[in-house]
Amino acid sequence: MTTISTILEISDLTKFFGGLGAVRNFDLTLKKGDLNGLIGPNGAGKTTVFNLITGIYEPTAGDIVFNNTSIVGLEPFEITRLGIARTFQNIRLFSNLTVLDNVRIAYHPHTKYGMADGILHNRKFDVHEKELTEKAQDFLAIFGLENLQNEIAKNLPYGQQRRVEIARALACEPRLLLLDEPAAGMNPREILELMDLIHFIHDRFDLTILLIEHQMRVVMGICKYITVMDFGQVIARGTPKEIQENERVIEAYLGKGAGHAA
Ligand SMILES: Nc1ncnc2c1ncn2[C@@H]1O[C@H](COP(=O)(O)OP(=O)(O)OP(=O)(O)O)[C@@H](O)[C@H]1O
Repeated sequence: MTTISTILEISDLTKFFGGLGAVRNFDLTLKKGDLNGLIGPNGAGKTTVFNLITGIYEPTAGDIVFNNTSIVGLEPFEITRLGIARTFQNIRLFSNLTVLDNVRIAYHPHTKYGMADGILHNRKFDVHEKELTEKAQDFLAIFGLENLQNEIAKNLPYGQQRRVEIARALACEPRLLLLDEPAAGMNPREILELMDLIHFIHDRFDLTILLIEHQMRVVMGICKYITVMDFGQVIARGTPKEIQENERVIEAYLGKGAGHAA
């Protein structure tokens, strides 16, 4: 039952790819302000859940209700506009553009000039482009990236690229942020910085965050509540401590040779 504080309610979500049930009867509720984790062995169905929430795939069955509205069947850009943003397992920046342009692009759904203004390059266009640049610069400053604004994205160290990707996702002004393995490929120092960053944006932007992550240090360190999937289904839910002690979870990881579950 949806309550006022519920921001996301997923019920009975199922996705088949041919005969493969990648996600089956998946339920998840997020309350406003939650910072929760979604974990599970490789191929468990976690990214497919994100792809279903963000409209990349349509579910075979089930419902996804965001802020009391079903978002099933909407296009990804419509879902972004409603307030859901994400980052990807493999960073997806415009690698040949500057840091500033990567964030400016994210603001474009909010621009107020039309195509004609853009083609004619008139005053209205110039004023809005200037506003956009200033807004993006202010935004980069929040992330400590202002000195890197003119750097080409692909030339940045991995940890900084991830930071830019998260900044870009937040430039869409989401209420819900989905982070798909944000710590992948990071060194220990970058992981610590990432954990600080996630705490910071959670508070500063009044966000609800759902995080997929294989690095147990990150999941157990920052998530309040964790859902565990295996073979497309939920096998456990609980606090980090409960999950670490859950035999079914330990079995799911150890059974696949991934003994870093606890
Ligand atoms: N577009 C697709 N077509 C066919 N099968 C797919 C597709 N996307 C995902 N799958 C399959 O669905 C299952 C779940 O994949 P998914 O990527 O959601 O798992 P995951 O839990 O995110 O795994 P990982 O932790 O390795 O990223 C896998 O068996 C995968 O091969």
